[in-house]
Amino acid sequence: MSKTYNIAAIPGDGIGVDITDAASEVLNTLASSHGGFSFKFTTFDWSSKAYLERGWYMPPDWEVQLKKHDAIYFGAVGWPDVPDHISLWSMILPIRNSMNQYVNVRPTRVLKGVTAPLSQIKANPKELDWIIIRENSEGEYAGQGGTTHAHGPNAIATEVAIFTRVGIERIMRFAFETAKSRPRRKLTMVTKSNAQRHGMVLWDKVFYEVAKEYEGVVEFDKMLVDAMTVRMVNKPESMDTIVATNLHADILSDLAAALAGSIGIAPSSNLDPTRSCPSMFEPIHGSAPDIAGEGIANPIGAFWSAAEMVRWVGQGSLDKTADQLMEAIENVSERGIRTRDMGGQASTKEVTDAVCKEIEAIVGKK
Ligand SMILES: NC(=O)c1ccc[n+]([C@@H]2O[C@H](COP(=O)([O-])OP(=O)(O)OC[C@H]3O[C@@H](n4cnc5c(N)ncnc54)[C@H](O)[C@@H]3O)[C@@H](O)[C@H]2O)c1
Ligand SMILES: O=C(O)[C@H](O)[C@@H](O)C(=O)O
Ligand SMILES: [K+]
Ligand SMILES: [Mn+2]
Repeated sequence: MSKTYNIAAIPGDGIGVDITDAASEVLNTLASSHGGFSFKFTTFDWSSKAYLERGWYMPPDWEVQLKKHDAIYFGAVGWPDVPDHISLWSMILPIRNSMNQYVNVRPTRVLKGVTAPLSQIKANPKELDWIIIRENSEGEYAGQGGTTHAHGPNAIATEVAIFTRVGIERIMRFAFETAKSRPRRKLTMVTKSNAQRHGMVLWDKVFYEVAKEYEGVVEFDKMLVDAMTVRMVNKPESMDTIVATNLHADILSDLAAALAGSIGIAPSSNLDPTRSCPSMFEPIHGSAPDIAGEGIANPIGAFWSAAEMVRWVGQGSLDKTADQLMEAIENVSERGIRTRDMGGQASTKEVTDAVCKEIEAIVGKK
């Protein structure tokens, strides 16, 4: 019996559209080469362009519509004609919040054939192999705050970071479990509890409480976020799994991707570990208005996100299939078929076609 996975596709804005098209092509190739399972994509035209035309991003019943699916595939949201806080808070953030996606997993490593920008990573690409666990539901993204006297010289605005014991404990547990599942069994916790003396102090406290359960199983340490950026550059090999707040991990994951070669390669999984709502998969990058419409966006982060989606919906039954997709991506990268951001000349379509061909070859062989 063939299994169909229902995917809600939200391409959004700019290169989000190109890379979502590319990812669905690769996923369909993966499914048809294998047989036994398929993807049914329902595409939602929720975007900044649509908002400018009709005044809304998502319809009132968006939650009901999304919940009908096994997973959500997301491109990117944001366009210069709409203030970024409107676009972010009209789509990606409400989805993460409402679908209980309290974990955001962001792995980065140097893919085969890629020349990373730092000399020590160039010499040994294995030095950079990280997985960043981003708290995805609260912290600096809680949305609490307000503005008073908005238009005068006395304008006041607050942005309150919220940290709850429940929110911290569940992300720390997820991070320790992730670290435990990887060969190095090593977790680095990122904080700013020197300056931020309430929320971040609770963050640290709960980390050490959970850490007690992993004593002798997972090695762990703590880094202040500013020093963390230095360690990522100078001692990449000293880290494996990293846990950080919503904002810190947002920033550190862009740095991680750049150190590995390009922001265009890195994936992101917005997970509801309880599986009561669909999880959402997207590359970490945005809509890249500066290169939108040129057909040159790097689709690798989108493919890697697709591989993580396959792993997630398969619940163990498609792990080998996801590995094959990753193998296809790496083989194409190793052969030098790369977009401009990684020093190549290939278009999005050329990389996509090459990955599809490679999938057919890999699956055909096995
Ligand atoms: N989750 C999301 O949907 C998400 C994520 C980040 C930014 N955004 C939004 O996207 C818009 C643009 O933001 P930004 O410019 O700060 O970040 P961005 O990630 O869109 O782009 C940053 C730089 O990286 C390049 N880049 C990004 N992805 C690439 C790819 N796949 N291939 C090649 N080059 C790539 C861009 O050309 C640009 O020079 C804003 O509206 C922002 O709010 C949305
Ligand atoms: O979460 C955010 O800040 C944005 O959507 C984007 O920068 C991301 O990393 O997902
Ligand atoms: K994105
Ligand atoms: Mn980001």
